[in-house]
Amino acid sequence: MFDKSTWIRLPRNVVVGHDVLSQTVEVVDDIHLTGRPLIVTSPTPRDVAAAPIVAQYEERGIDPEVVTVEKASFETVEEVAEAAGNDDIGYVVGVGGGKPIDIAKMASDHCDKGFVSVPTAASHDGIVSGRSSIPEGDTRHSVAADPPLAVVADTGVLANAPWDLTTAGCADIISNYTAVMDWRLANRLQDVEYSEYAAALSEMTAEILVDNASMVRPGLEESAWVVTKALMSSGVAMSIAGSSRPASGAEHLFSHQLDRLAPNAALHGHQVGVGSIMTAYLHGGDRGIWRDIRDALAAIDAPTTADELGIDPGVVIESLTTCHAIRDRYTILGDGMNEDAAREVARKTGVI
Ligand SMILES: NC(=O)C1=CN([C@@H]2O[C@H](COP(=O)(O)OP(=O)(O)OC[C@H]3O[C@@H](n4cnc5c(N)ncnc54)[C@H](O)[C@@H]3O)[C@@H](O)[C@H]2O)C=CC1
Ligand SMILES: O=C(CO)COP(=O)(O)O
Ligand SMILES: [Zn+2]
Repeated sequence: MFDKSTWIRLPRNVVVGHDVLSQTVEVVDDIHLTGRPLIVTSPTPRDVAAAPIVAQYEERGIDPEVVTVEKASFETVEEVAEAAGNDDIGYVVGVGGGKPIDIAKMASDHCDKGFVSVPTAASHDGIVSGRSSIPEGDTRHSVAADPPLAVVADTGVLANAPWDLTTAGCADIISNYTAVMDWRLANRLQDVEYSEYAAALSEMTAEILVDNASMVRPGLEESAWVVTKALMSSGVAMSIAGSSRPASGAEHLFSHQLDRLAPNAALHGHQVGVGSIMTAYLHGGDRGIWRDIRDALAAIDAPTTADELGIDPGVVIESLTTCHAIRDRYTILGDGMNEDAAREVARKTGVI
C-alpha cells in the first residue's frame, strides 16, 4: 500500500531586484498580513535596511516594533517570541544576515504568526528555507520552522554589502556538492530518507553558480542577482527535502564546531567552503573533486586555507576530529577522524 505523504512549504511572494526594499509594505499587503509588524534585525542591517522599512510603515501611519539581536541562540528566540506573541503584533519581518533571519523565522513559527524575510547579505541559503540553525551547548540544531510567506531581496542592498558576505554565500552553495555526497552515503548506509529531486536541485544550483563564477564580481548588482537566486534555489531544495540535508553535510558540522572553538573568527559560508574541500577529499581521495571545489572557491575569492580563514591549524584539526559528535547526522566522518588522519587530509588539501 502506498502510504507516503509530504508537506512542501514554500514562500508565496518572492520579490528580487533593484530597489525592491521600497516595496516591502506592498509585498506584505499583497499576502494580507495585518496588524503591527515586529522587525527583527541585527546592528548593521538595522541601519542599512530596517530603518528605511520602518520609515515606509511610518508614512502609512503604522509604528513597527523593532528588536535588535546580536546572536543566534534559543534564549534569543524565546525573547523575540515573547515580543512576537503580543496581541498587537500581526507578523514578523526578519531583516539582515542568517542570524536575525533564523531567529525571526523560529520566533514567528512559535507564535504562529506570518514571517517575511528581508536579506541584507547574500551570505547564506537560509533566506527562504524552512529551517533555522541554532547552537545549544555542545550541539547545533537544525530546527524546522515555517518558511517565509514572502521574501524581499533588494539586489542594490545585497550588492552594497561587504564583498566577503557575497563570497560566503557562494561558498555555502558550493558546499552543496559535498552535502549531497554525504546525504547519498547516509541513504545507502543508514537508510536515511533521501529525495532525488532535492539532491538534484541542490547540485544543479551549485553547478550553475560555478559555471557563472566569472559574473560574480564586487559591487555588481547582477552578481547579487545570480548569487541570491542560487541561495533561494538551495533553500527550496531544503524545503523539498524537509531537512537541511541537501545543503548541509560534514562540511557544515566542521563549520558549526569552528563556531564553538573560534567564535566569530570567520563567516559561516567561508568555513563550510574550506570544510567542503576536505570532506570532498575524504569522499573521493586524490582523484575526487576536491581540487574542483578548491578552485571554484578561489575563483570567487573565498578562502581555501586555515590561514585565509584566520583560524589556527590546531583548531582546524580539533574541529575535524570532534565535529561528528555535535549532531546525529551520518556523514563521511562516520564515528570520527583520529588526529593523524585529520592532519593528513588538511595537509594534502593544502588547508593547513
Ligand atoms: N536556516 C538555514 O537554513 C541556514 C542558516 N544559516 C545560518 O546563518 C548564519 C550565517 O549567516 P550570516 O549572514 O553569515 O550571519 P550574520 O547574520 O551574523 O551576518 C554576518 C555579518 O554580516 C553583517 N551584515 C549583514 N548584512 C550587511 C550589510 N548589508 N552591510 C554590512 N554588513 C552586513 C552582519 O551585521 C554580521 O556582522 C549562521 O548562523 C548559519 O548557521 C546558514 C545557512 C542556512
Ligand atoms: O547552513 C545550512 C545550509 O547551508 C543549514 O545548516 P544546519 O544544517 O545547521 O541547519
Ligand atoms: Zn550553510
